[in-house]
Amino acid sequence: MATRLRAAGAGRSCTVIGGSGFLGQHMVEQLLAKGYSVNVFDIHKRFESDQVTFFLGDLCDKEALLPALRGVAVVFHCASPAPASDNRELFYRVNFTGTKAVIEACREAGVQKLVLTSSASVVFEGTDIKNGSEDLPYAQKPIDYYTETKILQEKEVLSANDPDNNFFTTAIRPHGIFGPRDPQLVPILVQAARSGKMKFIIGDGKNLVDFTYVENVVHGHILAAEKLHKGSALCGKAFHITNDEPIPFWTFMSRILTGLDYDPPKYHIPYWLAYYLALLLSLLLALLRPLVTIKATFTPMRVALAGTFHYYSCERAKRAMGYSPVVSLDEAIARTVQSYPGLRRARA
Ligand SMILES: NC(=O)C1=CN([C@@H]2O[C@H](COP(=O)(O)OP(=O)(O)OC[C@H]3O[C@@H](n4cnc5c(N)ncnc54)[C@H](OP(=O)(O)O)[C@@H]3O)[C@@H](O)[C@H]2O)C=CC1
Ligand SMILES: CC(C)=CCC[C@@H](C)[C@H]1CC[C@H]2C3=C(CC[C@]12C)[C@@]1(C)CCC(=O)C[C@@H]1CC3
Repeated sequence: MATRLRAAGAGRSCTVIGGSGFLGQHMVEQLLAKGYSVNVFDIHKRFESDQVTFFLGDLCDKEALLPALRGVAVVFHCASPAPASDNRELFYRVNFTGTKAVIEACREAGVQKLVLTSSASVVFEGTDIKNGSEDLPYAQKPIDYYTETKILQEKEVLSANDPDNNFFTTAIRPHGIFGPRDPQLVPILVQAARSGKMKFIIGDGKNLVDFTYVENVVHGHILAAEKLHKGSALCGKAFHITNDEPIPFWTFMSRILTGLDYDPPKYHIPYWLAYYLALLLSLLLALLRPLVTIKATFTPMRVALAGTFHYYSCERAKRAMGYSPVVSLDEAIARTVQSYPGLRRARA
């Protein structure tokens, strides 16, 4: 590994924590394409590559992290339990306690830059956000444990910024990441369509939201790593990274569905009715959990995301790191639909 690090140049050596995941794999691919030497640290190894050094382990274990961080200049931390897991203990352990272990390991290993994948949802409380800036306060009442722990995670990383000791941190807040190999947007949408749950538009269908193509998210992370240094505007700050093309939520869903030959939703259900039905269902499933575990398609968080405005300004990223999306929304939707032949509706 030391040879590879030297070959890439010390400044272009990195470790992607969560590199086996959806965003992580795209991150690894683009970093390699840019000539970075890349380590992956993940609890699972989900792909083979002779260009990558894999370190398998739990990011909550600092001793397991250290070998993967020694000699690298940049750490991208994009690991998290899946939002749908809804497991409070797991979220706290990985996103809060685990992130503190990542910070300690970075400091001990002499890593200079830590780029966290946070989430624009850290300011979302289920009510409209229109062109929200990074100055919005953290959600006082996060809708779910995932969001609650992403807030704690971001606070830990940004407060760890320590320029006097050559340790620089920043957080990237994507929103609604989609693209090839996404495990939690298109597959869940198609599953809902296949089970006949995609007949209703929640609300009036005019709520604009941000969906961000995965390659744009990666581009934002790499730009951040390259612009993060002593005295830069990135130190200890968070940045929205979106496609900068807010789109009605149900227009986006319909374009993915029709692109895969499914019928788009056409009836309307009032937002308040959908939200309270989802809340009632979530309470019922919580009561039944000791007996049976049932995953709801329409959780309160998903209904809130489906029925409210939530799009964000990425002006701060444009100014501080020269960010602009590299793939347009139209092109991104086309590529995404094309990448899921197995999810296309089978014609009789
Ligand atoms: N998807 C989206 O729309 C958005 C995602 N984000 C953030 O982007 C990041 C990446 O998300 P995404 O790629 O979708 O998620 P994935 O679940 O696809 O990838 C996360 C990776 O981290 C791994 N991981 C989980 N826990 C641990 C652990 N304790 N130790 C080591 N590795 C672990 C996962 O393994 P395993 O699969 O076994 O759990 C997985 O390989 C996350 O931080 C998420 O919060 C932010 C905004 C939007
Ligand atoms: C209403 C419904 C069942 C829509 C199907 C698609 C949803 C599964 C996605 C639509 C918006 C997505 C989203 C996320 C997960 C998947 C959706 C709810 C996140 C919660 C993933 C993690 C984040 O950090 C924020 C994302 C917001 C958008």
